[in-house]
Amino acid sequence: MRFLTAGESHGPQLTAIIEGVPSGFSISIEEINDILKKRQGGYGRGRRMEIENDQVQIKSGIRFGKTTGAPITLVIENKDYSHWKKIMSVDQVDDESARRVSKPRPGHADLNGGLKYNHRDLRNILERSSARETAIRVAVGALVKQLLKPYGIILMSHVVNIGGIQSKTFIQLSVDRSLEQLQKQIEQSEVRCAEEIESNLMIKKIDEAKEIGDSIGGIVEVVALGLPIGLGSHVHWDLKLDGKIAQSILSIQAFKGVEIGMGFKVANLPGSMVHDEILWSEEKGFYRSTNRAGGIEGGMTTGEPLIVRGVMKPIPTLYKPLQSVDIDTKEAFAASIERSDACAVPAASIVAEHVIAWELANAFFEKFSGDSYEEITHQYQIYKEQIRKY
Ligand SMILES: Cc1cc2nc3c(=O)[nH]c(=O)nc-3n(C[C@H](O)[C@H](O)[C@H](O)COP(=O)(O)O)c2cc1C
Ligand SMILES: C=C(O[C@@H]1CC(C(=O)O)=C[C@@H](OP(=O)(O)O)[C@H]1O)C(=O)O
Repeated sequence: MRFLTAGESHGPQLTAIIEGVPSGFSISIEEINDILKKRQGGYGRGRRMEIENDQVQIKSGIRFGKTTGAPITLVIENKDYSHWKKIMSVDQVDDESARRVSKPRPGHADLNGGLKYNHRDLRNILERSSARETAIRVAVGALVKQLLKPYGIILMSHVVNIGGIQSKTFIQLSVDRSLEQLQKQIEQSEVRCAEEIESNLMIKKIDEAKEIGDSIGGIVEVVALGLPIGLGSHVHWDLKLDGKIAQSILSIQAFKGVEIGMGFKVANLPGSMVHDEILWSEEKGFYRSTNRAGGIEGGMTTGEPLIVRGVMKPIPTLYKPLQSVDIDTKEAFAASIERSDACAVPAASIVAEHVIAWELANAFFEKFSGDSYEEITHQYQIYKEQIRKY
């Protein structure tokens, strides 16, 4: 499968076209919309989120609730467009109200993009580099996540760190947990949905940053359960699933690092405390008693839960302005701003979950290829039996 997105942050709409979705899979628009609502929420979001009410419209590729095999077009309207029509006009506007942007914001794509594309109006960069684009990417991920459901694959995400305040579930989830332990833990609902934040301390940290005109970042964690052994491959650099997952996380605006399993902690530990021993039983086949690798070895899934974390930098637009230089006058200025998120880590955990859903769905349909639900399910069952008998 592949997809492209189009759309500016303050333009009329965001659009995605997904190609290669097999036929016969049930899709619920309500489920996609519930997820879009979560992405919009979270403590620390700015005033823009009070204007938007993200709802996906499906314009092609689905009939009577099922995929047809044809390209699927998704659309999300930008409600804020009504306030930006003149500024975002596709016609020539020689008007002061067109608000040309000549002041690049540190931490954004503005300056590099302006220089690279040779624009004197930096709006041509900021409109597309904005994380507004994550709304449509989440819609794509939320759709393909539904394709994995019949095979028992589920994903979830939560916030594990806000500005240095650590979630309690972090260590328990990430290290030395078997599938059973992890599932039990999830059933006991220790894994917080991304829209809620783990503790009042985290909320306090966001409030403190906001009060002094600053912003704050954090870490999110995504867990996927029910993956078969062998998604991805060791044979080529660009087929390795860990590489694809890392790329997808780092493609999220403001994400600066990614870890799988124990991640950076492995640097401090001997091999005996890092690798997962291999066990076998009649009932389970091959399995591991620990999951320090986070569900991937050699670029392939191990059958254990996939555990991925991503780190998000603090939001670059600050009410306490950083210094920059006007591209026209070359004079220094301190940026003034109208509105911004102070912290978007909870929202970003939903984004992380759904960009990973895309990678997993793609890896799944590469392994079990076919044009219809029936064909793919048949292949999946044959493979399951092959693994059982191995
Ligand atoms: C969900 C989400 C919301 C964001 N909201 C804002 C925001 O309100 N203001 C802002 O300056 N940056 C925001 N960002 C971050 C910028 O879009 C991002 O840092 C910028 O595009 C520069 O790209 P880079 O940080 O990946 O290098 C947000 C990012 C995400 C993922
Ligand atoms: C619109 C969204 O996030 C936006 C991402 C963003 C940025 O610079 O990345 C800046 C803000 O937009 P604005 O400049 O219009 O206030 C956020 O609200 C969204 O997540 O749907």
